Parts: sequence; structure tokens; C-alpha cells
Amino acid sequence: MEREIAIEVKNLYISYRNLQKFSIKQSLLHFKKVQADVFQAVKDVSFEVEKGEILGIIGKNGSGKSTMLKALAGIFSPDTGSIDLKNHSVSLLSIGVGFEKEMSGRENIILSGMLLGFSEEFIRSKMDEIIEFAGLGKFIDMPVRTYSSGMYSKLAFSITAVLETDIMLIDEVLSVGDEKFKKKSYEKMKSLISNRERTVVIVSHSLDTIADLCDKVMWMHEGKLIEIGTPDEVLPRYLEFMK
Ligand SMILES: Nc1ncnc2c1ncn2[C@@H]1O[C@H](COP(=O)(O)OP(=O)(O)OP(=O)(O)O)[C@@H](O)[C@H]1O
Repeated sequence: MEREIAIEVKNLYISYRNLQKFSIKQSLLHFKKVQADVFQAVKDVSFEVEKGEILGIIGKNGSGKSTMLKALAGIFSPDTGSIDLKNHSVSLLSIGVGFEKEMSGRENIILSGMLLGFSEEFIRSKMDEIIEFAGLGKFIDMPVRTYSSGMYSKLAFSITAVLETDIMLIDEVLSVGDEKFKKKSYEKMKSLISNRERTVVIVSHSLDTIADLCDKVMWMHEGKLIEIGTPDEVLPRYLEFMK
């Protein structure tokens, strides 16, 4: 069978710009221009993910994993280089991305679904399934600002798990929530992955999760891609490096 590429990243560079804090007076006195501190978080990264493949991204804190995922989701645009998702729909599951705090869980389901590109009618047809999976009881009609972080991620996971996109990007969320929900979402994740229709990129510090779920592992360090290969190839070298 011919390989079908779902994600193609070429020579990607992404930087953060933080404006240096000079007062206007200081700037005028010292003739300083307001300068931006530029921090290069992703440096010359290239890789491909095939349709149906599950890629795990590993690396120590600050190595650029979340930045990479947000770039794939279209939240950050490249300084240079390119990301081609070959017209696939994409969703990012990440803590702290996306809900309107004053709106209820139910209203946020509609909003998030529409942001993912689904019609309101379709989202409403999936509403009961999402609410049942999230298991938030009466909280589903309360403003999201009243949710605990575990409840927040239950809702986020349930929306993305039920409203299926071609590419799912998952940032560390499998490790939150109570044990029961963690197990349920892990199983749901596995079944979503198993049909091989969906392409998945997972960022995780849990090497057990990565070894269990992923076909391929990408190891990042200080914004650079160190190695990409099967878990058997990459994980032992990464563990040795982290010693
Ligand atoms: N908004 C920002 N402004 C400036 N620098 C940032 C910003 N967000 C992240 N960075 C920096 O970019 C680098 C990569 O961050 P990123 O969050 O992608 O790393 P990560 O590998 O996901 O880390 P972790 O495992 O801790 O979640 C870090 O050095 C971080 O300090």
C-alpha cells in the first residue's frame, strides 16, 4: 500500500518574542529602542507522520514539545519553514487551551465544536454522548470557571474524543483527572487510535504511555530534533541520556 503522509514539517523554526521592559523615560534618556528578546524554541525541525500513525514527542522540560504541538495546531506560525497537514482537520487537546470561563460546560461544547469546524447541528447530535463521557453531572450546566482542573480536562477530552478530527494532538492530558477517568480516557484513546484512520501526536513525560501507544517517537532537546524512530530504538538512548 502506498504511504499517505498526513503531516509534513520542513525546516521549522519558531521563536517567542518578549518585549524588554524599558519605561518610556528610560528609552528616551538612553535613546534605547524597544527591543524584543527573541527566544528560539524550535530549531530546524523536519519530519513526516503517515496517516494512521501515532507519534510520541519526548524530551526534558523546555525542549520545545508543546511549542511544536501548538505549531501543528496552527496556534503559532513558523518564522521560517513549513507545516503541511494535507488538508486534514486537526484538534489540540491541551490543558488550559480553549474554554470560555463564564459559559457553561454545555455551551462550551458547542463553542469548541464550532471552533473545530463542525456544524452546530452535528455537535448537538453528539451532545448527549459527550456529556455522558465527561460524567460531570449537574456541573455541565455551571460556568466552567467553577470547575476543578480535573473536571476541566474531562470536558476537554470528551469533546475531542467524541468529535473526531483526522489529526489529534494531545498534550500530556492523559495524566490528569482521577484514576477512574484516566483509565477510561486511556482506553478511549486506544480505541480511537486502533482504527488507524486517525493520525495522532502525543506529548508525554510518561515513557510507559509512549511505549504502549506510539509507533514512532521523536526526541527533542533544546528545540532541536535529536532522533526519530521506533520506541525500541529511541527510548533506550533517551533513558541513557537522561541518567
Ligand atoms: N510564551 C513564551 N514566551 C517565551 N518563551 C516561551 C514561551 N513559552 C515557552 N517558552 C520557552 O520555549 C521553550 C520551549 O517551551 P515548551 O513549552 O515548548 O517546552 P516543553 O518541551 O513542552 O516543556 P515541558 O516538558 O516543561 O512542558 C522553553 O525554554 C520555554 O521557556
